[in-house]
Amino acid sequence: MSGLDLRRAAAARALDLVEPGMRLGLGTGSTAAAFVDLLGERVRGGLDVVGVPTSEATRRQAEGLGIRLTTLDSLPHLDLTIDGADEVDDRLRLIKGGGAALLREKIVACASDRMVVIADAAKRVARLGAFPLPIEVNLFGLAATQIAIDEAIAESGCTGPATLRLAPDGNPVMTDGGHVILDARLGSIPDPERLGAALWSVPGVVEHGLFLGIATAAILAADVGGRAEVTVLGRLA
Ligand SMILES: O=C[C@H](O)[C@H](O)[C@H](O)COP(=O)(O)O
Repeated sequence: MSGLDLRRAAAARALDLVEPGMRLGLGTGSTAAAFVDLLGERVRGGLDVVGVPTSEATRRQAEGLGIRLTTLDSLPHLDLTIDGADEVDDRLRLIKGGGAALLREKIVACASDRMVVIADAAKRVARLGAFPLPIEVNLFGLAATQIAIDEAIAESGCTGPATLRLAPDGNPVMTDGGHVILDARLGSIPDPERLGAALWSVPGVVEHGLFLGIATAAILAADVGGRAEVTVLGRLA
């Protein structure tokens, strides 16, 4: 099966969780996009839901599909957020932000009663860190912030460089919030809670991609003998 087939299988299982009238957080990335596509089909069939997108890309996609959208300012409490992840461990701790959407994703997920991750089962890891940890930072004083981030990484028992994420044109990737991203190539994060707290103590850090104690379940799809086998971590209800 292709990666897209697996992403669609996980997305389809998440769609079973959606009930009429639900207030949904709509995630960002290729797996979340598969969910939004399927949700759009249900909306065209008459399903009444309202969504808060976690990125301008998801907003454009959802608008194009006719999904009714709002904001957290109008609707500060959501029932369910469906979103992807770059890594997920067995305690449902995540690394997110591969697509530079981590700030709005974390805000929306934390405004939701439930956050359900959908992903290819290859995203499941024994320990977080092989995927570079995205850290969203303010451009002002970037060099000083980078030094403080390096110190926070070292104090947290981690090692590895945090490098500015560049777009193909060589310019820094700018997030929807107008910030830049440093990707920390740590390899392994022995104590995610300790690293997360240390990064938050750095003044120029806006947010980081460690989602700790936020996800309530993960729906993971694997290719088993040419068929998609879905595994659920945590509780979907
Ligand atoms: O910033 C992007 C988000 O955190 C995505 O949910 C994450 O990168 C996973 O994306 P994908 O489903 O495309 O692997």
